[in-house]
Amino acid sequence: MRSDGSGRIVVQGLSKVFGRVAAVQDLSFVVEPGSVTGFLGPNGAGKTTTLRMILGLVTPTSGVSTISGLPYDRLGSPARVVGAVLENEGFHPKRTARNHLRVYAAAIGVPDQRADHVLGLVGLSEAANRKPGEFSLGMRQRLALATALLGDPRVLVLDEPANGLDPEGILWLRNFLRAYAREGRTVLVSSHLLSEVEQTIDQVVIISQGVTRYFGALEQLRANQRSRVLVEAGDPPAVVKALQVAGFGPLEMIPDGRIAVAGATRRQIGDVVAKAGLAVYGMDDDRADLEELFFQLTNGQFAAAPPGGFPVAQDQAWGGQR
Ligand SMILES: Nc1ncnc2c1ncn2[C@@H]1O[C@H](COP(=O)(O)OP(=O)(O)OP(=O)(O)O)[C@@H](O)[C@H]1O
Repeated sequence: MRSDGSGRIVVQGLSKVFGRVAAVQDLSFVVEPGSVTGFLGPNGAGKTTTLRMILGLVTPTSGVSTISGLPYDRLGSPARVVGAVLENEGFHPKRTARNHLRVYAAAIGVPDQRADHVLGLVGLSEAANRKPGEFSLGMRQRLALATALLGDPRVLVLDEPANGLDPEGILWLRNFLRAYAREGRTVLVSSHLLSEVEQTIDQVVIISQGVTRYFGALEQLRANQRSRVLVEAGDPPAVVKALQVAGFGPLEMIPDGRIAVAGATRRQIGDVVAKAGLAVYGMDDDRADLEELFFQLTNGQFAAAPPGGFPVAQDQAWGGQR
């Protein structure tokens, strides 16, 4: 078997059972090069276990995962193909940042100068001679990222990289990862908070309780949000009737007395009520927020029978591109 050089990560039917705990169950998804993919799920959903299986650190109970067409342990020089930052990385307390990187550079067979180069990439040049023991959490995260970048990898896998970063650090990381992906590289980042990575990612894999809930483009997920128009009417029952006769709905009275109308635009509603000679005092869009949708998906609420036709488990969404 030879590497296809693509940097594509393919996870197929991956499962891991620890004793009685099914940490990951039959997960399948593809992470395409040239994009930043968010790997999302609440704490304990199985994200770290999945990433560790992709990185050859945990043996799957069943299923396979490949990077550029090969399982991690057949990659030859894995550090030059995939760079990873997992949680709780330790640093030698007495070594400077530069020396820490030089030790790793030697271990993976890249020249010493890479140490200074990657320090520059993550904005830590000024701190090269300082010890990570004196670093802030954000600086330690940057150093861990620098370590992952030593081998100039085509693929980056980051477990909860935004943890402990301040807003400026999050913005920096966002720009860095997007630029990395624009070079045609593959970036997979896990997070338990959609809001933390929403502006960074273009693809998303959502898991909960070890099972895939959604897999596809973030844009598609946004487009699937239910949107309704909230109508404040002078005579609500008459407006409801007019809209029903015109074929719009479902309709629902909400506690503040307004009518929630799905499947119609403001203009369509305006035309119907005007034609019926009824009074409407105001209309507002009510878009289910993405975070709410994420919460619903990860609660498994909509997994079995999605109301309103949400395409929830989209395991086959990228099937044609494999
Ligand atoms: N080595 C292990 N032995 C036993 N159970 C484990 C082990 N590693 C993980 N688990 C269990 O597997 C499940 C998934 O854990 P995992 O760490 O993969 O989730 P996660 O989504 O990364 O969550 P978090 O963000 O909290 O780390 C949890 O129930 C966890 O307790």
